[in-house]
Amino acid sequence: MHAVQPPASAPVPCCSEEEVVLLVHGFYARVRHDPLLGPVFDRHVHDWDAHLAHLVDFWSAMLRGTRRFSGAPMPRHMALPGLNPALFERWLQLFARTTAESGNPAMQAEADARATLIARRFWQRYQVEGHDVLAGTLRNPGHHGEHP
Ligand code: HEM
Repeated sequence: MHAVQPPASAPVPCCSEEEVVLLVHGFYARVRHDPLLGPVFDRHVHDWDAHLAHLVDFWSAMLRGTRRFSGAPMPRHMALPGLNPALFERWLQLFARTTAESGNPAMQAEADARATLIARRFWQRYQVEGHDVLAGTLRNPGHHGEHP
């Protein structure tokens, strides 16, 4: 008997599931200790084990094409108060630092590209219908400096 082989056309994922787990856990360990991002997550994430498992599913879908993730990232982020360009920049910086340490250049490139694209979409939409717009408290929309 031969083991069942995936179809020849199946794309080869850039990374293993173990690498996704390491990426997600490493990244959120940084996030939790970060003076800018840490407090935001402290306020909104109450079950870190569940959050990490959820985000492993998300990145596994992004990078490996798995189908376990079910969630609503856009509305979740639109509902967060106080998002601004500095937070997104820091998020991307810590993410890039973590992917750079993965030792897997293909995963690094794919993950960084996805993250940058998604962050841009989140911020663009946030300026139109994010929590702070609806609350009338968004300051300096579109500003990309240190003090949004
Ligand atoms: C300023 C930058 C960001 C901050 C402060 C932030 C913060 C958060 C917080 C607090 C949650 C939990 C929300 C909740 O459970 O109600 C969350 C969930 C999540 N975040 Fe972010 N995030 C940021 C950027 C990003 C980016 C760039 C991505 C993807 C590339 C991302 C992916 C996700 C996903 C997939 C979830 C789970 C959504 C769901 O439950 O469906 N986040 N984020």
